[in-house]
Amino acid sequence: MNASAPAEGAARYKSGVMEYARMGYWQPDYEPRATDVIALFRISPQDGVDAIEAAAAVAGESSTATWTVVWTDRLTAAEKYRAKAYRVDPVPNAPGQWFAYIAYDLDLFEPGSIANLTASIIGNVFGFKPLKALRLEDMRFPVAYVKTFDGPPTGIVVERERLDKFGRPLLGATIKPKLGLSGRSYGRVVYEGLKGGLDFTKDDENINSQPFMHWRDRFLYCMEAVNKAQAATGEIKGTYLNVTAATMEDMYERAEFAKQLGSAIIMIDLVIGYTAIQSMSKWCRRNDMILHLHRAGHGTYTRQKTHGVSFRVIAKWMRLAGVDHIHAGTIVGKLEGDPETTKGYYDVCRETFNPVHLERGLFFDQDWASLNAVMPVASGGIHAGQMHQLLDLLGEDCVMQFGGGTIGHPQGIQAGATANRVAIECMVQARNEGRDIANEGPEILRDAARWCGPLKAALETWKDVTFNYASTDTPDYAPTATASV
Ligand SMILES: O=C(COP(=O)(O)O)[C@H](O)[C@H](O)COP(=O)(O)O
Ligand SMILES: [Mg+2]
Repeated sequence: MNASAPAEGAARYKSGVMEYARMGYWQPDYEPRATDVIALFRISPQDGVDAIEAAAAVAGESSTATWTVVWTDRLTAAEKYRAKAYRVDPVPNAPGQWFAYIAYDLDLFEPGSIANLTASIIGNVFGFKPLKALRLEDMRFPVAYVKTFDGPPTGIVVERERLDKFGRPLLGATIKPKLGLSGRSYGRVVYEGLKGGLDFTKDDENINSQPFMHWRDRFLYCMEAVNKAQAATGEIKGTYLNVTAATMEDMYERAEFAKQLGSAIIMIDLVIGYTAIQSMSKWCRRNDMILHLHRAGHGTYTRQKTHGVSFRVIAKWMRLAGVDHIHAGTIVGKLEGDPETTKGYYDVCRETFNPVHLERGLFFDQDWASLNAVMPVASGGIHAGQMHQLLDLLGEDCVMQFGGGTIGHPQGIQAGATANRVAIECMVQARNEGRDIANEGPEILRDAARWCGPLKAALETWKDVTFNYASTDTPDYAPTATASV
């Protein structure tokens, strides 16, 4: 690889176009500072474009540069403000692709603003012509930056305390059909699911306030269902009331109404945008409300390996922005999810410190500086027959949501919920007794089904359902690899 050395003195400020590496955006000797933000990009340069020059260009375009030399750089502390590409590695088994490590000075970013961060890191640079494709794979945030965010308003520990539920994953269901039910019918589905044994039900991503069910009707019937299910079971129940709307004013109005009705939790969609998410997070913190985030839309830019943003980066941004729940994949369900890559997302949500773990796509040590943990949500095409795999792969601090896998039960919604509750309880018990649930799971479920008709019917109905398709977003490193920053 041939890269031009940085130009010095007057030569650096000669008018005209100069290679980004010469302008100082490539600094192979640079040691990232503990306070730097670091980004790892997968770059696919156009044919004939040198990888180091491409990395320098990404550093330039995502920080201070434009396409030509500007003398006004000299009015600034340009050396400090320039992002520095400091390392470029070929991607294993992927000719034409490179991992470029870029360090950014902390002062380039407004404290506590994902909007500001993303305007640099995934701003203009993604349309830059010398690159065929660009993907943001991972980021490392210094503690100094993490501390400028409030993080999740509730966190896993306090959520469990408020719900009085410990030692097992929480269970939920997305109400189906997604669209079309009236408020009264919708509330009935919520009641049946909660009464049957679920902890939560949830609005789907696209339920807001449509002609067939206005939001106030939905909130009223859902909270009536929650209250009746709580009275009937003696347990605390919740339903994620989706407050997603066209404006912040509408969202605040809906959130206030949810609070007035006694809801423990509200929901937003990722598509409302980073600023709106941070605003709702602050509202939840002020109002003792759990905040559920549905990630609908992320697949448009997270799924392809060569272009876009990895979901692990979105998960990091959302932990900073401050959500309590985030959909993070199921591995075994209907939607994209390589096992190791998905476990990496769960680590980002739940751990207090993420060490480098290349086979899970974690390229950096990340200290979360005591920010609350985010409860990952496993949802999308899962059913009771997979309970051993879900518990084994995803662990206990998560919500498992069975929409079709509750409401599609042949004996009805309550039976569907009971099947899931019995399946998780028998699996947790088996795990706690030291059994090898990954291998003995089907037998454990079959044994439990002998005295639980709903579980028996669920296992029978969905026994052949699997989604065995190749994942598109897979790890680049085999389990033995190690890395350093
Ligand atoms: O409606 C569902 C699941 O319904 P069902 O349980 O009937 O499949 C959710 O929108 C998906 O879980 C989103 O996917 P992800 O969680 O991956 O973002
Ligand atoms: Mg959905």
